Amino acid sequence: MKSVDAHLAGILATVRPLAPLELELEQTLGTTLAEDVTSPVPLPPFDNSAMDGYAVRAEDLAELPVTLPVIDDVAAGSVELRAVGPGHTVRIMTGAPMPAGADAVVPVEWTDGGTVSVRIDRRAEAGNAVRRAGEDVQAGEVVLKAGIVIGPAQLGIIAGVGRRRVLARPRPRVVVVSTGAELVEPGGTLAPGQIWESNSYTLAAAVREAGAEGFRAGSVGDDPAVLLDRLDTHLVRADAIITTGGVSMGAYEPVKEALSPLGTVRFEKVAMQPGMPQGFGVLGEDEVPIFALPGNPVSSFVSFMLFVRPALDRMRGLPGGLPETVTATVTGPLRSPPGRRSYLRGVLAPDGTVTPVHGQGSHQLAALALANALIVVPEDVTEVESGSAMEVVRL
Ligand SMILES: Nc1nc2c(c(=O)[nH]1)N[C@H]1C(S)=C(S)[C@@H](COP(=O)(O)OP(=O)(O)OC[C@H]3O[C@@H](n4cnc5c(N)ncnc54)[C@H](O)[C@@H]3O)O[C@H]1N2
Ligand code: MOO
Repeated sequence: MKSVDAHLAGILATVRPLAPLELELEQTLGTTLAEDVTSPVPLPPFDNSAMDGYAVRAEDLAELPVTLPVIDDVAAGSVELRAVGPGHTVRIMTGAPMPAGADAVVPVEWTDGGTVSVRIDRRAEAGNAVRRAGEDVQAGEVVLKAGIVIGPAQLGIIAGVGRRRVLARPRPRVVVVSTGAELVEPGGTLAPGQIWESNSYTLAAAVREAGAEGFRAGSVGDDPAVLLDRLDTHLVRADAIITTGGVSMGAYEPVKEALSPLGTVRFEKVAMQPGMPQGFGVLGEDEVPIFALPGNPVSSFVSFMLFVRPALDRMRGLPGGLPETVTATVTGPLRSPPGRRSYLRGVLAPDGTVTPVHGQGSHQLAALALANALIVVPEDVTEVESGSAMEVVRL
């Protein structure tokens, strides 16, 4: 059997980062910046007030209280400013440019709030409540480096330096196809032998959580020709495809039957539990990566975390690898098949313990839904005593 690490290494050697595109600002959330972004101007671009109050010359506040004539009113956005001469003041709002001559702002709370003249009761030192030009960013300074993932704050600073568009690697578009004649869309009625289809929902959601776009392409039955047709339809708009089901040893394995003859997708057993049967390869002229995951709901989800998510990271221009682990103390005994790495479902608590959930079967989706962690049991370990320290993947 192939090891988990070897299978992932093969996948990462095949998938490539997506080409960067000029994206509109609104489309950049979750994309990976592919250029250094600089500011054309200092930020703030001009000295301005940090508070609503009065722009003064600090030296005029030597004796308090003092009453000064208010010679002007400046709001944020004001352009024509009167200079503040000795013994004068200007009413000023937060964000408004500092008038020439003034070197401090007295917050309105320290005054009587007058509009013709104002009585000031408290001293403000030079520089008080003044935001200096360039104190956030210098002109020409790099504000974001290529390679970072754009979140809300990063999107904000791109707008804040005046850019409408930016070069970024887009979120990979991933199409999810389920296979199985027994599958019924949620909301429909079950006939004997049928179950509600859940994998495509789980996986499309996991794709989105991994910073990509997930599209459900519905489920197909057990006919390989129908599956090939469905894949063909979606290939043009997909950066990657995920199928579930139809990869083990049964009499009707549509994914294996449809894709094996192409010669570009390999079906193998990977030394893990759950998720042993795995298919991976490329499809079509554009060599779109395809992940043929096992049908059991827990198996397909664990396979996603170990193989698809790192591949999506790589496509996004990020380093892709096995999920990070933390060490936790297990509160019960564990069993694992020899020679296979198990990913058992558990609840990780703030006190550093992890409790295995009841129901470790690869069909037990409800038990997975109770878990927030996968407990990793190495290949050479078959029994783990309660109280042992184990590596755990947070979900
Ligand atoms: N003789 C053997 N039988 C099996 C082996 C084996 O090595 N030899 N491997 C087992 C393992 S391990 C797994 S995992 C499964 C993988 O099976 P398939 O990938 O072929 O998946 P299916 O047979 O289509 O389905 C398995 C199971 O999952 C349910 N399922 C499938 N798709 C969905 C869906 N979209 N939503 C919800 N549930 C789904 C399906 O009804 C089956 O119960 O094979 C073992 N057998
Ligand atoms: O390895 Mo299968 O994925 O047990 O359920």
